[in-house]
Amino acid sequence: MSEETAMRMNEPDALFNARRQTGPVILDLRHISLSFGGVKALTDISFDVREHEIRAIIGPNGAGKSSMLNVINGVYRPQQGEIVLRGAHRRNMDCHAAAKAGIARTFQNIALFKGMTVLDNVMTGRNLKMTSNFLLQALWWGPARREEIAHRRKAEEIIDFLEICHIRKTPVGRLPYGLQKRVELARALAAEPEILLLDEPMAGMNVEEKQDMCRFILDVNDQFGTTIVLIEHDMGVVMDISDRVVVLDYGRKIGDGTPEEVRNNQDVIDAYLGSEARVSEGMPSAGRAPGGSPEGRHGH
Ligand SMILES: Nc1ncnc2c1ncn2[C@@H]1O[C@H](COP(=O)(O)OP(=O)(O)OP(=O)(O)O)[C@@H](O)[C@H]1O
Repeated sequence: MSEETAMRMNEPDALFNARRQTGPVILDLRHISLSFGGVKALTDISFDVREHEIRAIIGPNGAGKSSMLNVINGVYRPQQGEIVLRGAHRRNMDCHAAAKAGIARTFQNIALFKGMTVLDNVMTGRNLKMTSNFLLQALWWGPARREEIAHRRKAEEIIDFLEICHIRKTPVGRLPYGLQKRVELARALAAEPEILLLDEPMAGMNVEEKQDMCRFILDVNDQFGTTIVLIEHDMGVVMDISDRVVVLDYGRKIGDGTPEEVRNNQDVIDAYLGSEARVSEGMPSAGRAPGGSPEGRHGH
């Protein structure tokens, strides 16, 4: 954990945001609409993501957040719209193309191989980077052997970075939930993504686990320069670590801007709390369920 990140976690928003440097737009979602039969999951959604940014997608349950991530990494194909990734225009993505283009993701429900060790799970994240053919790999011979050693070294580096060395040989199914979420992050990082999509990385975690995950996300962003798009229900976390926030409700975009702008957006306040309530310190506390269990802006 870098000292700088630890310090940032305790800084007031304004100072934190003033020090952030984000680059040009690398991902541009334009007029995305997606339906499942009669269900409109996304309606005419446009927003962009800047290089090195931490971009949050928030909204009440069923707002379309996971669908949006699935459009970005090619699991879902929108009926309308366009995706511009580093200037390349695409009608839609496919999973393989997204992975090749440097997009990795974690899932709302942990998707790891429970019987395999932490190290082996993280190694699966290196698959796309492996170039030697199956026969050489099976014989563990020549270039395949050197390649495997290099991949293993990279996996170990990431394991070290996320401070899970002590469990590297433990089968994932035996680990507590918070650590499994960290292993999932490690596997996504093993692909050395340029853009990392995190679907509720802190769901189901206690305060301490959330604090750890928050710091790891900031460190990944800091030290690897990874652009991060995350869905998160804990508004304290979102308001603290995001550069910009896009807000969805019933598949439509109702807000987009800095945490401060979104916090003061009346449509957002209404969607979370009902028109008479106010957002206090960016924290939803009632209304249509945002999910999660927010516990205060600097409470993670
Ligand atoms: N594969 C699918 N088939 C049919 N309907 C779907 C599918 N995926 C999502 N939907 C519908 O699309 C809408 C948006 O769902 P989505 O999961 O994207 O919302 P969300 O904001 O991620 O919700 P949550 O916070 O509960 O995860 C919902 O009405 C959902 O039922």
